Amino acid sequence: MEKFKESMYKLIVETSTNLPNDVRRAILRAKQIENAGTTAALSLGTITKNISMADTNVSPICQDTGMPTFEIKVPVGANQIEMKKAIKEAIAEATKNGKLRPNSVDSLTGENSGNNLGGGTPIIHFEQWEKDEIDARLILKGGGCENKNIQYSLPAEIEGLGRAGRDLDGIRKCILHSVYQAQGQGCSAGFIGVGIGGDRITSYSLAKEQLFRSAEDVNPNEELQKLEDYVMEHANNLGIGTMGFGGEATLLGCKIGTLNRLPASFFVSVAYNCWAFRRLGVTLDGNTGEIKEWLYKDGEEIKFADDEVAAATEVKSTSREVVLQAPITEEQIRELKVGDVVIINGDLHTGRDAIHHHLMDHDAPIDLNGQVIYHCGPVMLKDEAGEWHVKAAGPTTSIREEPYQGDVMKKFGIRAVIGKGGMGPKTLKALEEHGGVYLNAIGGAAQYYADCIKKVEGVDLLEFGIPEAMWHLKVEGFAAIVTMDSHGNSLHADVDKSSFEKLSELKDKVF
Ligand SMILES: O=C(O)C[C@H](O)C(=O)O
Ligand code: SF4
Repeated sequence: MEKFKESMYKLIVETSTNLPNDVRRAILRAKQIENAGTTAALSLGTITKNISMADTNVSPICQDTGMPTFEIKVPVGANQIEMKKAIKEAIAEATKNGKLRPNSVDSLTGENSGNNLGGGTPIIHFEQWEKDEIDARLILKGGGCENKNIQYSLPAEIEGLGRAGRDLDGIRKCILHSVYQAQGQGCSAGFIGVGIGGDRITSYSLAKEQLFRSAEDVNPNEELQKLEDYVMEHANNLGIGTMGFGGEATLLGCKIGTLNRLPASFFVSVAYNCWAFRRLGVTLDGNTGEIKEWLYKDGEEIKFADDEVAAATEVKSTSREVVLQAPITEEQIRELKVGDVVIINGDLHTGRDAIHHHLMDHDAPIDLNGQVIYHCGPVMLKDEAGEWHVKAAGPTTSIREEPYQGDVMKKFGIRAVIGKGGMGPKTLKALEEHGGVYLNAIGGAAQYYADCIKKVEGVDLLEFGIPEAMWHLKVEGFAAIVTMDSHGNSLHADVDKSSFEKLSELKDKVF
């Protein structure tokens, strides 16, 4: 088994940087149905450009490299203790080399372990089988889409859809609602795995296991296959679209499985995965641990390399483009309207969960008057000379900052925040009162945005860990879309309302 660790390292790097073929084909289909010239089409152009950049740079597709979860089938007698050790070493090495972001945080102290090892990280499941080879599969599922997982306990009253009973039609309602409630916050268009039955824990595990099925397989259970087809058709009519901007492509895959349940329980659990659906697998020689075959790499591989030019022209043809450089004035902000594309040059400062919490009752480490805050936890590497380099830097889900954002903007005179998934009524009101704007960047496009960062000027509060620190960045041509302006308009509120209306039309019994 001398090659096992090396094979696990290759599996980790490939999973983080190279999307599987079934996922690429699903994204291509989304591009084909999206209406040219819309914000959704522009976002898909950025997404496919990002996929191609991650291929070329062998760098993380998204900065959130997620919770590494291994599902491993081993021959009887394989030494699982040694294998676990080798996997942990491979994880630490991939983190050191900037292929994974340090993502394991002590839940009480907030301390980041720095190497992706710690209580419960990584997740490794072993199962024995009677074959001689090893089957090792890995999913890197990010925190933003994990937060959009949802579990229903039937019977239930589902908003917009009414009573959901303990039958196929009740399950249908839960699944449709799960897509609606995710909106764009889990970086739609997404994939869902659904677990029916079990107990609360195994129901969720089953949902996640479904994500290991090929996006293109056919469910052997005819009833479930019909339900999967129904969900694919109708969830895509909700009009949530890429990043929740509205559009034709909302769901890229739906896989459903069942377990037996207790008479008293009936759980329906949904695991939501973003478009950056990073899961791969390998079969290994059971004696040497050497890779024999890659899984999920069959069929046509779409490179998306030609999409770059198309993406750039789409921005120009459809939207008003405004260039901003900090410090930004209130007048400049009040001119912006939902739908405008803003190009930022100059200074950008990252700030996410820990920073917003900190700023409520501390001074800022720098003068933030007129500045732009980027909700982002980047992947950073320090070179031998002590210089920091950005390896991946897409936006994080902004709604987590809803309790703080308005107050923090007013307190420090911040004029713009960039993130993804939108924010709520409290922030919208503050944008109106203070003269601020919310800019939506394309979630998961971590290579695309890293390329816009020309220099790391410095860092503060690094004690919060790399993702949570405040990084001071110089950017050029950083593009994002105004989705909440200072006139009380929110694209997110509009899309939520219209998709809820469409959801409500699906109330009547189908199965
Ligand atoms: O932690 C992150 O960088 C992003 C997260 O996956 C999110 O979607 O909010
Ligand atoms: S930022 Fe978006 S693409 Fe990245 S892990 Fe989070 S949900 Fe997925």
